[in-house]
Amino acid sequence: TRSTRPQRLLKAVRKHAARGDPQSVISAIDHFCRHSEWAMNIGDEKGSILDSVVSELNPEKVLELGTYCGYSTVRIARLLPPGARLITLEFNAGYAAIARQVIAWAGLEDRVQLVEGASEDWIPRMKEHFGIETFDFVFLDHWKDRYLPDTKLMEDCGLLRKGTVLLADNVICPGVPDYLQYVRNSLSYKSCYFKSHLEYTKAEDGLEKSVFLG
Ligand SMILES: O=C(NCCc1nnc(-c2ccc3[nH]cnc3c2)[nH]1)c1cc(-c2ccc(F)cc2)cc(O)c1O
Ligand SMILES: [Mg+2]
Repeated sequence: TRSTRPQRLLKAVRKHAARGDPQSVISAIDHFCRHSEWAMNIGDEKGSILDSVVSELNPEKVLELGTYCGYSTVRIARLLPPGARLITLEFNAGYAAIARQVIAWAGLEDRVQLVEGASEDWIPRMKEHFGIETFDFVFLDHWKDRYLPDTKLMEDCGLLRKGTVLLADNVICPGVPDYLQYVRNSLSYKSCYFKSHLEYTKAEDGLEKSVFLG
């Protein structure tokens, strides 16, 4: 049967990127998405904003919601010190299978743990299953109607501490109005918007950075 877009994206990584070289994996995926087939990776423009937030924070414990093909997983993990840990949740088994291979091609599997399943099932199990106390950084890039309930769930599970940074993709396109209203009006968050564009297009999109105040 016909291959899937993530399978074709992985093929492009294997063809054009060097094993163990995360930057070449990032460039290969961006080239594929610009010149062959659009795919819902954060992309190079918003990806640079992600890089600057991660580099400034230097997080030890990172949670990513929504792995897809592992593009942002590679962007984040390549900036982490070897002792740091990134747990990434993916709901779709097909996406997870591709992401594992992209992460391995980049040579970053030692600091990434990809977990398959629903965020609402795994967030309550982070402490007992992964020995995580709290996260330093959370990247939200999964189903847009899950951003708000999962943020409240992370609060309730005590996974956020004073200073934890949440960075949310797609706050304009496809848009997460309920999440934006919450983090911008809650006294528990200091929030700011980074205006950008939907990956590989001229449409507006942006990232919302929200610091949990405890
Ligand atoms: O849907 C998106 N991303 C979500 C994928 C995902 N990958 N994994 C999950 C997951 C993971 C654990 C989960 N637990 C419960 N639900 C879960 C869903 N969700 C998305 C869509 C667009 C987009 C924009 C304009 C268009 F015209 C069409 C599309 C752009 C983006 O940057 C996105 O991130
Ligand atoms: Mg996204």
